[in-house]
Amino acid sequence: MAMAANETVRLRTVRRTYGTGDAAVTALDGVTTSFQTGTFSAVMGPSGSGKSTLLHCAAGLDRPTEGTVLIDGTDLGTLDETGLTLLRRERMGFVFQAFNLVSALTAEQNVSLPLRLAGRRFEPVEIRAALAEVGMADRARHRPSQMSGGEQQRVAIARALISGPSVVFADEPTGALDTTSSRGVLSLLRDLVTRQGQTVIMVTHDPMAAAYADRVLFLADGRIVGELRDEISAEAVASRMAGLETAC
Ligand SMILES: Nc1ncnc2c1ncn2[C@@H]1O[C@H](COP(=O)(O)OP(=O)(O)OP(=O)(O)O)[C@@H](O)[C@H]1O
Repeated sequence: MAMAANETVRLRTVRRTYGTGDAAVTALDGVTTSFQTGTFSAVMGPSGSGKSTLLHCAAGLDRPTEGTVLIDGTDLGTLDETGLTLLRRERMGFVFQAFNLVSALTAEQNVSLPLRLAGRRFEPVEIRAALAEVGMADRARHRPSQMSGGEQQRVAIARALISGPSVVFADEPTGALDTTSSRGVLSLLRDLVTRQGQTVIMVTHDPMAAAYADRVLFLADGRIVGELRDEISAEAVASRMAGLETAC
């Protein structure tokens, strides 16, 4: 079956079980969905509902037990580990709760790291432009310890974008930030989608964060149990979440 041109990520009946026999856990129980190019999606759900597993399977960091994941039409199941690593390097950007910058490197060295690892040539001006894009142009020579959490996350976003990825996966990107820094980081992600057509998939616990998205997917017990689209309010997200948490 062909993949629609405007789908960057597609999951088809993705199941992921861990362990066997009595100890078997079904983390994802037949998830089918797609993430459209140039949209900002949030994935929410109670603890243990399968959010991280979904993100890891979509990003080829974990392999589904059954089902298919396509990125830009490429079936990840057809790739070996090297193929997956290359596809991740070229097509995906990652942003984590803990920023994961290399502490010994400056902001500009952190941002250029993916290009160095890929053996790609680059000009310093490209790195400066990426830092300017996230509002960190004046901090190029600073190390992570000289930056606030919000600033470090901005640098991490510049690093995620430097290879021109098809999709950015963000795992609780504001989980370690205060409200003001969180809003800054979320506005930045929102802007990258709106102005540059970036595709972003974010796992979050925070209804305020999810409200920046175009679409919120709700997971419970490894299944998609609901969705909100457009004009999403934090209140609407919180009330859906409250419903899921009492149901569990
Ligand atoms: N490596 C593993 N081995 C065994 N079980 C696992 C493993 N990883 C996840 N699970 C189980 O799969 C289910 C889904 O886990 P997952 O981490 O995807 O949930 P989550 O929604 O991201 O949770 P949280 O919000 O607490 O991070 C849970 O029951 C979890 O215990």
